[in-house]
Amino acid sequence: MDDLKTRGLVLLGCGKMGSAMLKGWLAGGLPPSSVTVLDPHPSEWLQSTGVALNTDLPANPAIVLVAVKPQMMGDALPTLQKLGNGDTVFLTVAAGISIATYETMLGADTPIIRAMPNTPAAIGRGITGIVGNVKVSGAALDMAEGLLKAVGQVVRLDTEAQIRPLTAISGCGPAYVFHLIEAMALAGEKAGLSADMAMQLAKATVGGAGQLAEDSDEGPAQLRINVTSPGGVTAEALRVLMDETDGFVPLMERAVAAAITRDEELA
Ligand SMILES: NC(=O)c1ccc[n+]([C@@H]2O[C@H](COP(=O)([O-])OP(=O)(O)OC[C@H]3O[C@@H](n4cnc5c(N)ncnc54)[C@H](O)[C@@H]3O)[C@@H](O)[C@H]2O)c1
Ligand code: PRO
Repeated sequence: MDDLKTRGLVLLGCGKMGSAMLKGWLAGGLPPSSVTVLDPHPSEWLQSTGVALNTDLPANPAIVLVAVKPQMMGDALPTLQKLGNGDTVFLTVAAGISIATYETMLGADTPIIRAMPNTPAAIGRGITGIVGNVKVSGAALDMAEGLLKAVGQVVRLDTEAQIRPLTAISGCGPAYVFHLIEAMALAGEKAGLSADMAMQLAKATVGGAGQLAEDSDEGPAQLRINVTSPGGVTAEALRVLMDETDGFVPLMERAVAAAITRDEELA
């Protein structure tokens, strides 16, 4: 972190994901004076943080966080080509794009780490998978892991190929859970609750159950059984949700397969 504070952190793109991470880092004590952001459309929040915005870059930043959309990469990344082939670590969160593609764009000697975070990073509850190329030293990987741990958990991948299924589970996963909240609230409303109360119940239930699943010594299967009184009410709902042909499991498998296909296309 000292290296990062002295040499600086550059963010290329600071939209939803870049902001979620930057929020966590600033809240964790990273001085805004160590951060330079390049983004043609900075949000009001970003402008209020005190980071250097669309100015000259530090000469030798410790890390460049690449957080533009994969579709913008070809336009955005060449502006940082001069930092390639050095000891600046490029930490990219973009879906799809392979390390080999970054090596082609920045130079084969560039240390590159692919990372796939998720938006709960904004409240320090993210989880990020990382994998680096051969130019990334152990110390550089530790530095990136330290930075990412400030906004949640970090897992190290054995192979780059694993980042694709990880993206489909934890990168995209918050959206699946937010949609679950929407679906539960709508069903509650349809069953006679007010919209506000149905939403309050759905949010607190998903939040509380998620926390219990993380904190409990019991696994999710046992926690589910704990809710399901024999011959009771939950069992009837689960009969629908756990249906082998159109329940949650086959539905989630189809959703994850669709995400993986799109990730392949973006590559
Ligand atoms: N949103 C997520 O949950 C999430 C999770 C993991 C990874 N990612 C990855 O993060 C990246 C950004 O996604 P997002 O959801 O934050 O998108 P976003 O559209 O919110 O943010 C992209 C930002 O890039 C900026 N930008 C566009 N062109 C630029 C350029 N030439 N130079 C600098 N900045 C430029 C835009 O102004 C915008 O602020 C993507 O590659 C995505 O795959 C997103
Ligand atoms: N959000 C990005 C996308 O939807 C990548 C994972 C989460 O493409």
